[in-house]
Amino acid sequence: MNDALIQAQNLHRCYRNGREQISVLHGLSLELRRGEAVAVIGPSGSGKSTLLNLLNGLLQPDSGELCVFGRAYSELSERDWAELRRTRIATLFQDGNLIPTLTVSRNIAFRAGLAGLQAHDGEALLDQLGIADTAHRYPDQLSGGQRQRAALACAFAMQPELMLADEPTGSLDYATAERVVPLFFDAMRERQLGALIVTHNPELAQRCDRILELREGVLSPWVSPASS
Ligand SMILES: Nc1ncnc2c1ncn2[C@@H]1O[C@H](COP(=O)(O)OP(=O)(O)OP(=O)(O)O)[C@@H](O)[C@H]1O
Repeated sequence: MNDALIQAQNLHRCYRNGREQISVLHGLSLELRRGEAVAVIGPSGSGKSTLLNLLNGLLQPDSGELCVFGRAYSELSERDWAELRRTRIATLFQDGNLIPTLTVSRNIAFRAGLAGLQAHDGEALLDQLGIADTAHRYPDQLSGGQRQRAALACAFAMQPELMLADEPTGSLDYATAERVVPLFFDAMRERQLGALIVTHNPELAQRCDRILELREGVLSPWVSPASS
């Protein structure tokens, strides 16, 4: 069985603003397998969010090869991508992407429902994440860190196969991150999830199977300054 979740070869992507053209990714390659966690680090503006959005179908590559779950980009319609985002790919954006008109527990139930599941363990998830008391609150009644954990609960509730996370601990204090990071990896191992995690958190990056650095439009294995 081919257990590659993502295979990208020579991806290019630029943005055009009027006459200005910003080339962000130029020749990026990546493979991510089931059960594997890969951290992506890189300077601000290097294209990390752009990469995540190419991998969840919200942006299109200009050229290059991209396969997700063994299906080529060119075979996937908008509808296919929407289905993948509902059922197999969870994206954790920095702002939490919760639905503002639903309480936290309803956000979880909604997210699970979109994936055709029932969120039986919604309250347990919130409890594990240390935010059981937020179940009946609306997203704008939460702190940044609580919102981030509620978004993580929503992502877990859909039982994805691929998790794309943009700074999943960015709004958490050290102690809370210490509590949440192991849960993230337990869920990953239990479900054989593949995860691509953009992070500046060294503890989170070090727990991943590989650390890649995005610089000048391509990904390369990160070399610790101490070992170079
Ligand atoms: N919609 C857009 N139109 C034009 N330029 C864009 C657009 N989105 C991003 N960019 C530019 O593309 C480059 C990469 O942006 P991106 O958000 O992917 O970087 P990043 O590595 O995620 O940054 P950060 O770490 O600061 O979040 C930046 O120079 C940014 O200004």
